[in-house]
Amino acid sequence: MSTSDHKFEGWLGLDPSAAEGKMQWGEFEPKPWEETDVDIKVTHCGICGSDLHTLRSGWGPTRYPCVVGHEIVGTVVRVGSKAEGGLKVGDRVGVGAQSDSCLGRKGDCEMCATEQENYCPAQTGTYNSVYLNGGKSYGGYALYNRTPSHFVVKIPDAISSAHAAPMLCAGVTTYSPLKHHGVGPGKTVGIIGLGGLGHFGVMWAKALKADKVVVISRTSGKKDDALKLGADDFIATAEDPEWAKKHASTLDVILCTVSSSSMPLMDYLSLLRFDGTFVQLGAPDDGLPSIQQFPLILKRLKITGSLIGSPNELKEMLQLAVDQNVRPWVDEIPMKDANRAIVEMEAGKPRYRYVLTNESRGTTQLKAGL
Ligand SMILES: NC(=O)c1ccc[n+]([C@@H]2O[C@H](COP(=O)([O-])OP(=O)(O)OC[C@H]3O[C@@H](n4cnc5c(N)ncnc54)[C@H](O)[C@@H]3O)[C@@H](O)[C@H]2O)c1
Ligand SMILES: [Zn+2]
Repeated sequence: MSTSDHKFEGWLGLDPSAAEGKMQWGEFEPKPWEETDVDIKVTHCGICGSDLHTLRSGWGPTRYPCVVGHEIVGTVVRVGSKAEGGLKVGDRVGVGAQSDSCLGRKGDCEMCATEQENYCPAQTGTYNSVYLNGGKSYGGYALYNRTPSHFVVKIPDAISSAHAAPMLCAGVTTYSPLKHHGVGPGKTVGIIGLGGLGHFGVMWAKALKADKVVVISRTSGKKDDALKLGADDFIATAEDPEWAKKHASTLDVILCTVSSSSMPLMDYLSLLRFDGTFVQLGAPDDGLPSIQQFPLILKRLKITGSLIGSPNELKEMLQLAVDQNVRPWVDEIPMKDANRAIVEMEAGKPRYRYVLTNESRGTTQLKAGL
C-alpha cells in the first residue's frame, strides 16, 4: 500500500477502559504529511509503563482516540524530500517516546540548540500529543507510523528489531541519567524496581563499568534474574525489616523506576552516601510520597528527575549496546494480542519487556484475530 492516500490502522484507546484491555482496532488520521517526515511500516513495538498511564488517563485527560506505543521499530516506506539523516526506503529504523520538538522553529530554544531536544518546551510525544502543524501524534500499536525524520534513528545491523524496540524508551531513559550523573568506575548504583526500565538500568550500569550495582525490589522473586542481568547485590525490602539500616550510605546514584506512589522514599534516600543523587524516573498517577528535610540537609543529597533521552543519546546508547553486547530480555507477542499483553503488563508479568510484532501479519489477519 502507499501511505500517502490512506488512513493508518492500529489499536485505538477510546476511553480509560482501554487500559483494562479494551482497545479497539480501527483507523486513524496520521499527522498531515510534511517533507521532513518519514513513514514507517511498523514491525515491532515495545509495551512501556507509560502506555498504561496514558490509556487510563492517569496523567490527566488523554486525547482519545489514542494509539499508544513509543518503542517503535520498522521499515521506512516513504521519505520526505527534506528528511534528515540520509534515510532511505527500506532502512530499518526506530522511534522512541519523542517524535518532534521545535528544532528552533519557534525562535531561540536553548534545549534544541544544545541537542537536548527531549527537554524542549514544545516537544511532541510520540502519542497523545500535537505537532506544530496541528496533527495529532499516534504511536506504534499500529501497522504504520509517521514521524519527523529528526527523531527517527537507524538501527545498527547487530541489534535485532525485537531487542532494539525497548531500547528506544526504556533503554535511553535509564542510559541518559546514568551517563549524566557520571556512573562509571568508582561509583555504586542502586536500581529500584526491576521492570522494563530497571532491567536496562542494571545492564547499562555494568556496561559503563560501575563498581557495584544493587537491585532494590519488594520480594526476592526476581533475585536470580537480577544476578543474571549483572547485579552484584539484591535487597528485598518486604522481606527484611532491617534492610535500610543494613545498606545505609552505600550508594552514589539511585534510579527509581517505581510507578506507584506507595514507596518508602525516605528509606530509599538513606541508602545514599554523602552527595548522592536520587533520580526519579517512574511517574506515578498520584505523585510521590512527602519528603523530610534533615536527611537531605545532613548528607547534601540531591533529588532529581530525568526525561527519556535525546536523538544523540539514542545513537550513543545503541552503539554502547553493540560494543558491550547489551540486549534486553523480551517476549514477542503478536500485535493482534495487544489487549491481552497490556493486561499482563499491568499485572507485572513481563520478564522484562513485551514487544508487539506485526511481522508477516497483514491487516486481514489482524482483523480476523480480533
Ligand atoms: N522518566 C521518563 O522519561 C520515563 C520513561 C519511560 C517510562 N517512565 C515511567 O517509568 C515507570 C516504569 O516503567 P516500566 O516500563 O519500567 O514499567 P514496568 O512495569 O516494566 O516496571 C516497573 C517495576 O516497578 C516495580 N515496582 C512497582 N512498585 C514498586 C515498589 N514499591 N518497590 C519496588 N518495585 C516496585 C514493578 O513490580 C515493576 O517491575 C512508569 O511509571 C513509566 O511511566 C518514565
Ligand atoms: Zn516509555
